[in-house]
Amino acid sequence: MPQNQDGGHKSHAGAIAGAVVGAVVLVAISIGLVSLCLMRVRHWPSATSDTASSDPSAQEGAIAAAVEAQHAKQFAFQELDHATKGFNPSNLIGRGRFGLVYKGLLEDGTIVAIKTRASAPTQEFVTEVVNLSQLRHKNVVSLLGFCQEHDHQMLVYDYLPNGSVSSHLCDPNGNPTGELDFKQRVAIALGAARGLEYLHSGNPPRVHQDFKTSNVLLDENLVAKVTDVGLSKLLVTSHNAMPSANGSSSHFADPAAVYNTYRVDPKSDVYSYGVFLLELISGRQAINRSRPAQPSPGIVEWARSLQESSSSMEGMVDKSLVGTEEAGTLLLLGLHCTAQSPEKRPTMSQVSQQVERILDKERGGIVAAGEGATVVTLGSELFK
Ligand SMILES: Nc1ncnc2c1ncn2[C@@H]1O[C@H](COP(=O)(O)OP(=O)(O)OP(=O)(O)O)[C@@H](O)[C@H]1O
Repeated sequence: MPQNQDGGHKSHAGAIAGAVVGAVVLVAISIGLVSLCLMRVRHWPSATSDTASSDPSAQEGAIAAAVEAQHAKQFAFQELDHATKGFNPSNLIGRGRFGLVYKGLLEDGTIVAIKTRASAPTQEFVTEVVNLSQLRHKNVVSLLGFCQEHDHQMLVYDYLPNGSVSSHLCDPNGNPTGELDFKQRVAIALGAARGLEYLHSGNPPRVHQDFKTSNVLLDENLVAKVTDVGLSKLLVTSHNAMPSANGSSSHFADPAAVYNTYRVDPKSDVYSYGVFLLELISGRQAINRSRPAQPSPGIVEWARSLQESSSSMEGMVDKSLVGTEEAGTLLLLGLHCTAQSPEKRPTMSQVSQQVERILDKERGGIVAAGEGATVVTLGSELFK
């Protein structure tokens, strides 16, 4: 049907107007998207600090990785210097293989633990930190960010006010303190198991490689959190690792991984968890830190010989826990985890389930994890 001329003009003009509006909307959306991306990039600090890599592709890589991760923050040296009052010795918490550890208070009130070592900046460090800071779990200490300035590399973690599990089990002479009751120990065992289970559930699984009692920290409610995840890798790629402060790592290391072909396998963490469990329930250190040179059977051999020579594990249980029905079950689980052959060890998910059953039984479904926790450090008390 032929169209009336006027109507033809109108519909033509309408089509043009529609196309213009459409184009304007499209341009507006594109501008919005581009500015959103730029804002996100700006949110991650630029790599133009005086010590950052001068390689533009390395800078782009760092920023791109950081944007992708959306968790890591690059702290300015000045910020951490301020947080620790100039890395004042009064804020020094300790020393580990990475270096010195300071407690700090950020401007926003967050209390942090800052690990610092002398090192030139590297791209590998940024990439690995960005990777690690994506790990978020109730039972894993959060890595908040990093700093690479003034010839130092620093890692910034959430601060855990109740220290490591090892510091609660024994005094500096290696004698059991009996500080933690059985329920608290089982809750700690479960938290640590879930932390490792979470790491192993990744694709590919992340293996801790240095799991031990001093790498399980306790928060204000005595909730256990696994720390130093991925630190082994950072230390392998660096030539300035400090010696271990307590020399305990080797006693937790899976002999199957150390003596055979070196392999990174979740079952090696299961072995280390078994040693942790034996320490937790026996109150005995895998190595006596006050007499490290004294030859003595390792905790695994000791537990195994006790199991073979008597039908009960009672003799191995921390004195303050004697009479606790399920303590022996946990020791047996520790032995199962430290089976020589990795194939015979349970997975961390099986371990979690078993420990959870024991905790449920102990709690009778009522008691909350961390009941009885008393030592809490508030931000306001930090710089008294
Ligand atoms: N996030 C944190 N919150 C509170 N204290 C921490 C934190 N991280 C580490 N610490 C404490 O700082 C000290 C040194 O810890 P670090 O992890 O560097 O070494 P380590 O694990 O004890 O030993 P190594 O590195 O030799 O295996 C320890 O007393 C530890 O409990």
